[in-house]
Amino acid sequence: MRSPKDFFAPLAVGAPAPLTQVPSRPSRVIHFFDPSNEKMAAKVPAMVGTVDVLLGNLEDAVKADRKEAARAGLVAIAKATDFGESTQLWTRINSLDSPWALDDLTTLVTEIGDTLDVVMVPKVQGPEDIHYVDRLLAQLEAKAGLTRPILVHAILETARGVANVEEIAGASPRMQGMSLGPADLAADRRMKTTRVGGGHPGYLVRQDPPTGVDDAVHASRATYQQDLWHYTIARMVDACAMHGIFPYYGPFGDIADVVACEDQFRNAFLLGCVGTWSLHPVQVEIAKRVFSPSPEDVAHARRVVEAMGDGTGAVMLDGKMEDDASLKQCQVMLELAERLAATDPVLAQAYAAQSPSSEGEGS
Ligand SMILES: CCC(=O)SCCNC(=O)CCNC(=O)[C@H](O)C(C)(C)COP(=O)(O)OP(=O)(O)OC[C@H]1O[C@@H](n2cnc3c(N)ncnc32)[C@H](O)[C@@H]1OP(=O)(O)O
Ligand SMILES: O=CC(=O)O
Ligand SMILES: [Mg+2]
Repeated sequence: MRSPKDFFAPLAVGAPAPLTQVPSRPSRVIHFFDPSNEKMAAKVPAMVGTVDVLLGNLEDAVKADRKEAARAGLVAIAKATDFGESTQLWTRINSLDSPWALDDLTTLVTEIGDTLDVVMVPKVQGPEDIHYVDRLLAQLEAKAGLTRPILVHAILETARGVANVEEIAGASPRMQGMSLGPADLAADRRMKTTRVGGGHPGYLVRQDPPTGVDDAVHASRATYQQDLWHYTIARMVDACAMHGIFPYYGPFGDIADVVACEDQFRNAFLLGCVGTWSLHPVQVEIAKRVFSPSPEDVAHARRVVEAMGDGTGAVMLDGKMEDDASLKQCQVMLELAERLAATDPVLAQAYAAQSPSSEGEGS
C-alpha cells in the first residue's frame, strides 16, 4: 500500500496529477453498446444527451472473433462523436487475464484518451488489479500527453473481489466507482441460479405453520421472496461511501420484464447506489426515472430543511419526528436533485414546480 504522503503523486513521469475528489457528474444510466455491432453503433450519436454515460463494451457479450472490431469501432465512434457536456464516454475493457486487455488499454488511451472518462475493469479480484491498471494508465497517459487522468471503475463480480471490496475501493485515487456484476458473481460463488441479476422465486421465507391444520392450509401459507443481492450491494455501498467513490447496480438481463427491472433498480437506489447499467434502449428511461429523486421526495426534503431552521433540535412534521439525522438524509436528496437538475431541464422544471415559491401559482 502506498504511503498517504504519495497517494496523490502521479505514477509515471509526465502523467497528469491524480484527482483528489471524484467528479460527481450525473451517471444514473450507464448505457452499454457493442461497438462491433453496426446497428447498435449507428444509434450511439443519437443517444448523446439522452443518457449520462455511453459505454463501449469490449468484454463479455462481444464475440471472441469481434474483439478487435469492437476496439476499432469504439475508437472510430469516439473520434467521430461530440459527446457534449451531459454525456460521458466510458469503456469496459476485457479482463486482465485475457489476451485483449493490454491492447485495449494501449489503443484506447493513446488513440482516444482525451475523450474517455472512465475505464471499467471487469472481474477485479483485489487491489493488485487496480494497482496494475493504475500504473499502466499513468504510463500511457504520459505517452499520449493527456492532461487529465482517466478514472477507473471496478466490477464486483468475483467472490474474492467481494471479500476485498474495501481495499479495491481505496486502491487508487483513480477509483471512480464500482458496479455489482450479479451474473459472473453468481457463477464464481457457485450460486444455483441461471439469470442475469434480479430476484429468484426459490429464494424465499415462508409464513410459520398454524398448528393442527390440514395440508390444504399448509399449501396456502404465504411466502415472501427475498433479495439475493442485498448483502453484496450493501457491502459495496459501504465500501464506496467510506472511500468517497460511487456505487452502481449492474445488468438486469430480463429485458422484457420492465417492472422487475424497475424494482431491482429502485432497491439499489434506496440502498445508496447512484446509477445502473442499461443493456437495451427500453431500460434507459427506467434508470433515469428511478435514480432521480421524485419531485415529491424533493418537496418533502425542502419542508424538513425549512422546518429544521438552524439544523439542530427536533421538530414534528406531519406527525413524525425530524432531527439532525433526518435533516442530513433530506440534504443528500436535495444535493442530488440540484446536481441532476443542473443538466436535466425536465427534472429542473419538475422540481421547481414543487418548490414552496411556486405553491399556489395558477390557482
Ligand atoms: C451479463 C453480464 C454482462 O456483462 S451484461 C453487459 C454485456 N451485455 C450487453 O452489453 C448487452 C447489450 N445489449 C444487447 O446486446 C442487445 O440489446 C440484446 C440484449 C442482445 C437485444 O438485442 P436485440 O434482439 O437486437 O433487441 P431489439 O430487437 O429489441 O432491439 C431494438 C433495436 O434497438 C437496438 N439496440 C438493442 N440494444 C441496444 C443497445 N444496447 N444500444 C443501442 N441500440 C440497441 C437494436 O439494434 C435494434 O435496432 P433496429 O431497430 O433493428 O435498428
Ligand atoms: O458483468 C456483469 C455481470 O453481471 O457479470
Ligand atoms: Mg460480468
